[in-house]
Amino acid sequence: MGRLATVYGQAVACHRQAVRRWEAVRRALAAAGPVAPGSPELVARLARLGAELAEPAPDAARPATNPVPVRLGEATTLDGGFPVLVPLAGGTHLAVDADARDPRVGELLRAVVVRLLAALPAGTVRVAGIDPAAFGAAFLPLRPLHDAGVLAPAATTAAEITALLDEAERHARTAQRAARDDQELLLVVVASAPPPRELARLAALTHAGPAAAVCVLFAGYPAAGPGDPPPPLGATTQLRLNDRYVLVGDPPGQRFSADGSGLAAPVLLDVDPSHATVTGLARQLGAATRQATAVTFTDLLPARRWAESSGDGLRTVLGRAGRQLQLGASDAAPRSGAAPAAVGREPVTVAFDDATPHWLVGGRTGAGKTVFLLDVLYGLAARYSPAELQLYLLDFKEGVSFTEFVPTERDPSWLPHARAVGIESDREYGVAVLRELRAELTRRATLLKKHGVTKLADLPPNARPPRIVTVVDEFHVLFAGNDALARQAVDLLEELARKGRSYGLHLVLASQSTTGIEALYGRAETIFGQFPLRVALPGGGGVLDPVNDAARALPVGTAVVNHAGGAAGADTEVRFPDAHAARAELAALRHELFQARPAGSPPPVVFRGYETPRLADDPGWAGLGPDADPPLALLGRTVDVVGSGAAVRLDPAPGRHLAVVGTAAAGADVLRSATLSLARQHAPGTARFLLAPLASGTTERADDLAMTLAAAGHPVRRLDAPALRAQLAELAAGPAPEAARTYLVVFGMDAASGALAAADPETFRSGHDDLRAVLRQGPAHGVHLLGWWRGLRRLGEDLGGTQNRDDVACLVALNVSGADLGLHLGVHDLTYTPRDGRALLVDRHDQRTDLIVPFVGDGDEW
Ligand SMILES: Nc1ncnc2c1ncn2[C@@H]1O[C@H](COP(=O)(O)OP(=O)(O)OP(=O)(O)O)[C@@H](O)[C@H]1O
Repeated sequence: MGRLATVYGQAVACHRQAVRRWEAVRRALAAAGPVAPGSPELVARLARLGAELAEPAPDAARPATNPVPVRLGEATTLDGGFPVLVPLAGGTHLAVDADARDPRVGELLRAVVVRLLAALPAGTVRVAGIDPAAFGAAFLPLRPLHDAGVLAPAATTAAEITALLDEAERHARTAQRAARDDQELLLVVVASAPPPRELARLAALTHAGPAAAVCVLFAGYPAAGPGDPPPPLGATTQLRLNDRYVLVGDPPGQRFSADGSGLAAPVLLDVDPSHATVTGLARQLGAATRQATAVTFTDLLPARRWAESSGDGLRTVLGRAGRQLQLGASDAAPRSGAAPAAVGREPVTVAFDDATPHWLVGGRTGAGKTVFLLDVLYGLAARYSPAELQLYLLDFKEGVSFTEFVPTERDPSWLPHARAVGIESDREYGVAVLRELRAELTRRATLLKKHGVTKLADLPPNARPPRIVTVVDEFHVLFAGNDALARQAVDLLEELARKGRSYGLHLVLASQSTTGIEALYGRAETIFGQFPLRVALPGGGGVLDPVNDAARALPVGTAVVNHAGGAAGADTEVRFPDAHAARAELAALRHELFQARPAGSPPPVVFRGYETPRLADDPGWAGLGPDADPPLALLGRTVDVVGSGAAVRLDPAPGRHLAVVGTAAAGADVLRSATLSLARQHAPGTARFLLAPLASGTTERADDLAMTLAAAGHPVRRLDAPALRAQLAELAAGPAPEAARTYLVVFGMDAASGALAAADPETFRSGHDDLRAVLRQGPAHGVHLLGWWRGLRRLGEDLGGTQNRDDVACLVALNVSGADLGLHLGVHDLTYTPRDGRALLVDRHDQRTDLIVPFVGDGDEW
């Protein structure tokens, strides 16, 4: 009795704290009274209790390496009972000779798991179960812990047990190497013994010592008998079950007995923890773990801004490894054969360097592609100064992906790294950007040659240009159509992908789908072969190898990052923060970087596909002044990287006239912009404007234009069809003596065909003869025609056949088909798809064909 009393005293003194904390849980739950599990009141009480439990206890500072006292049951003596506690974790383990098919053992395992989890700080323990004998039945009552992400689904098959042991051994090795204070404890709960090989691996884990941060609860550990003895266990308290009681062996380091016989009193094991206990604990742990492992935007940012060099590549943190916890979410379960789902905290870093020069990103719409790209772009922009990194950002969809990087009325700041930003871009704009990048490639090749090196990384730092990252969102649009433009895009992309690595030009291609890109047929492998880094967002498994299903059932906010071109087995699951939810932080960072921009750095050139430019806002308009030689007719903005003005010069060469073609009402706007810009380049009285509104609905426009011109001091005359006919005859006869310049502006030239067709009874000349004479000789005398034809056929007829097509050298095509236009111009590979707000500007003398966004006029110009 005396010896028992001593043991009891020691045990109580040693384990008082654990009891106190466990009792706190019990009291709180008892106090909950009839409150239903899961009710808000119970949750609130448990939250308070959680806060209490979360305070680090002195003996639990390093739960992985310090043993924790855990109660098993009650020892019975003639005088009554006392609690029996044994050390667990900190390199100590527990073994029972019966497995969990004996209900008492199952209850014991569950009680010990719950107590260990309750006694240690939330988020420091992960539990993995093994149960080949009963398909994991022993763990079913602990299901809430599984939903909380603390307990992995039990390994029951040989493959799952092997995978779990691989993971446990990896965990042990990593923990031993890292020796971190906040090392997570892996609690391996064996409900029934696995086959001998796996048994030996489990036994080895019990010898790994405290630094391995593994604790094994081993039920069904075979008793020594005839034949091969079971592998010996290290630092393990062994329990032996008899009919009613359990006999507790000496715990490691705290012997109950001098002779190794263990506790001298039989013990009645504790029963199952109640469902309310398990649920309450799971809620606490789930919330705490989610909070501890949540990825925030701040996690992506470096300690110091612009402190990194891009010499050998660009790197940024994308998020943290592992999958975010989802309470009750079935997709938190690991795929078969995979290691237990882990909610990691390790930051995941990605790079643009020799190994992963380009990235391919896939994800269905709404999968978080924009958020992912924003995370990457802000992460890079915070690490590298604009002298180290430049960005070209191209978005082909209707959306707002990159709008926050460009100045707006509400926020005039911009991201100083951004050089060109395309929002709702046209394919032509995309090709223009790729062309600009290819030109940069050539410039860099020359630079490298000059320094006698072959890679950007080998240039001396003071001669090294910034790395350029080009992001193309919804890039498949670029290749839609299988036309000449798509072929150009493929050629450019292939060259950039192949050579970009050495020259510091990096591509990120993001898309909902990489299949069905016709223009890539046959070249997809060569091109995408240059994209070793694959990022699969939910629904984006297409960027991985067809047999790699790592991206199956990914939740939003997670991605699979694969460094091996999508090959199975090279996947890291990563959680990235929701940039949309961190608007204020993003804006603060952008403003900080904007303030730090180098003096004189220009804003990015922005192409907004949806925007209609106004003549009055155009820098070219503001720069116009009288006596320009030759005068320019401003028409709109070219769809190119720098957003240059689209204009034609009206010099004295034959054919310097403008034909606007198509039925779209925008034709009148184009004539108006051209006329007003020309008028601005003449002092009052030095040019006259002859306006002929022949097409229906144009009279008002012409009147309005006439008033504006007259107000600016220019002589203006209105012409109807017969007057036009007469005027052409006059102009064809020779230059007008009273005006240096004559601009004949005809709204609906085709409407004059009847009047022009008739021949003069005296001279036998038709109006068409006069028109053709004016087209050829007019410019030399300062006479230029600005005409709007509503069809190509009429234009051809008025010119007298395609052989005379050079008589009008400048053409703005609106809604005319690309094929008809090609025929009219005699150009066989012309690519033009008519659409609202776009036109094709052709200048035959300059051999220029540009997609333009024509100006719209709103009367505000003067
Ligand atoms: N890491 C994340 N965590 C939580 N929610 C996220 C995360 N990333 C994205 N989301 C949410 O998913 C939704 C879609 O995100 P996002 O706009 O980036 O998708 P997308 O793939 O660009 O869609 P679309 O192609 O249709 O524009 C948003 O409501 C966003 O808040």
